[in-house]
Amino acid sequence: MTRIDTDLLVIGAGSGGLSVAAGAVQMGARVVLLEGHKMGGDCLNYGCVPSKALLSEAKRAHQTGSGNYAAAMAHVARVIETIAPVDSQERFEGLGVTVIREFGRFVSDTEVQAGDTTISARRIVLATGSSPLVPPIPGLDAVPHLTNETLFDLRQKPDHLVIIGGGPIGIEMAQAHVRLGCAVTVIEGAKALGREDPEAAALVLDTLRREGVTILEDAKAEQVRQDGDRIVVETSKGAVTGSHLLVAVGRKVNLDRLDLKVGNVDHEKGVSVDTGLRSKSNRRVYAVGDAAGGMQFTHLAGYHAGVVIRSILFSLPSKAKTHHIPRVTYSEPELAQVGMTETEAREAYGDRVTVARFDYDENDRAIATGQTAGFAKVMVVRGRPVGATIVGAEAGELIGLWALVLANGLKMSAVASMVAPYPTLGEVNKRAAGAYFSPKLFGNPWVKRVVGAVQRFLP
Ligand SMILES: Cc1cc2nc3c(=O)[nH]c(=O)nc-3n(C[C@H](O)[C@H](O)[C@H](O)COP(=O)(O)OP(=O)(O)OC[C@H]3O[C@@H](n4cnc5c(N)ncnc54)[C@H](O)[C@@H]3O)c2cc1C
Ligand SMILES: NC(=O)c1ccc[n+]([C@@H]2O[C@H](COP(=O)([O-])OP(=O)(O)OC[C@H]3O[C@@H](n4cnc5c(N)ncnc54)[C@H](O)[C@@H]3O)[C@@H](O)[C@H]2O)c1
Repeated sequence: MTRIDTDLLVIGAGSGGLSVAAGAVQMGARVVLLEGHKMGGDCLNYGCVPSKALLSEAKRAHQTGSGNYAAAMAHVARVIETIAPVDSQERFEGLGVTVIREFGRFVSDTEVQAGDTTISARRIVLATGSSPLVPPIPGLDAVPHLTNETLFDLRQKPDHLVIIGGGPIGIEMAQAHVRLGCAVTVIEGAKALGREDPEAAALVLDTLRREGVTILEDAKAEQVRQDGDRIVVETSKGAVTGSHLLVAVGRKVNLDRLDLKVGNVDHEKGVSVDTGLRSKSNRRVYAVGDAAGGMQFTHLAGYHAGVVIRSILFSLPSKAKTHHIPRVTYSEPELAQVGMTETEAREAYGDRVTVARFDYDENDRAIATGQTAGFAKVMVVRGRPVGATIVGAEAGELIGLWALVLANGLKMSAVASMVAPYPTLGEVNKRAAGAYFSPKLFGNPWVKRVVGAVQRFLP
């Protein structure tokens, strides 16, 4: 039995845990990092990286009209392998972190057991992430089904992929697979991409349908059974039969192995934390990323890391905010959101909201490159944006500007005064800001009167 005393113990080496460990050790803290499975966590091994690598191969297949499923999946594996060294045990040990490849569990409110090591820490950060939620649909446990943890191991192309869940995982994987030559059916119990602006979501869903994806909405999966070599999903809108089944109905936070009760750490959906991401019941403990029970994004986990480092290392007040965290569904067209959607803004601010909009089909670069489907909408209250929605080519890149605006409380005038290079898709953002000011300038009789008066007096 080994004993280690440390300043900071980080449990989980995914996006959140790695960022905390790297930041803290480089600022002088003694850091122990536990990982019971793969270094890099979900994002590298089963999430963002493989899904975006597969989407990129699928796009190529769509453009060239020829795709090879096994080759696309081999590309996915190569991309993971290329990025893996950045998240590796060797790199973190090189930074000075003590890495222990074991699952950890509390044995007291200040100590964690990992294999035959007991770690006693001043502060503990839970960064244990989440796993695919497998819902209690009758018959599902008796039928072979894929999740994001097994999908990328496939090498043989599914003949017909049935996906339960029309959230970001379901929609991204539906487009990737239809473009790689599979028949695809999405079964969604409510509305597909239901969290998103309905008009933006419709643009994405219409594109998928045109490419051949069948999307059933308001069709809850109620029962699953095997019929020979086919899988049958009974839904409220009839039966769907396919060769493979992907379950993508949300996530379950990984807390089971931690013995949280022994650590006096309360939890509900995730660890119960205050606005500083600190456990409400055990003040030595923090939670970041998916384990904190809120939104689930890699960039959010990275942001959380900064918040807890400030609090743990410098004992400074630190709060995690959410209003400036963007999200992107990497379909084609991409759908990006930061802050409130139009519906949310109208609910919160009523008539005080102005929606400024600019469509891609008026952007010269979009016309030149044949990417005219899409729009940007900015929700503005008293001159300051409270949210932005962009759907269209490179929406994920374009939303960065509005993320900056929201994070810093900037005004629409800051974006309107920016000079964007011509011709770029980025001009969509500037023109959306212009659309906010145009009625104020061009439709305003006072402006016309002032201009008229000035012109009369000019020599
Ligand atoms: C298919 C898919 C696609 C996604 N695409 C995107 C995307 O494009 N962009 C985006 O921002 N987000 C995306 N996400 C979400 C993103 O992957 C997660 O939000 C992110 O990985 C969360 O990071 P984390 O550090 O909280 O957890 P994780 O990355 O899951 O890491 C947690 C780690 O903790 C380990 N662990 C768990 N319990 C213990 C224990 N008791 N002891 C030791 N180790 C433990 C796990 O093995 C794991 O390695 C996607 C997710 C999925 C599933
Ligand atoms: N591009 C990205 O950033 C990205 C990509 C993928 C995943 N993620 C992250 O992973 C999380 C999980 O994604 P997800 O798509 O699994 O979950 P989700 O919760 O976003 O969507 C799941 C969908 O499944 C539906 N559903 C649930 N039970 C059902 C049933 N029995 N029958 C039919 N439909 C049912 C829900 O109505 C919902 O629309 C996301 O919230 C996101 O944070 C992010």
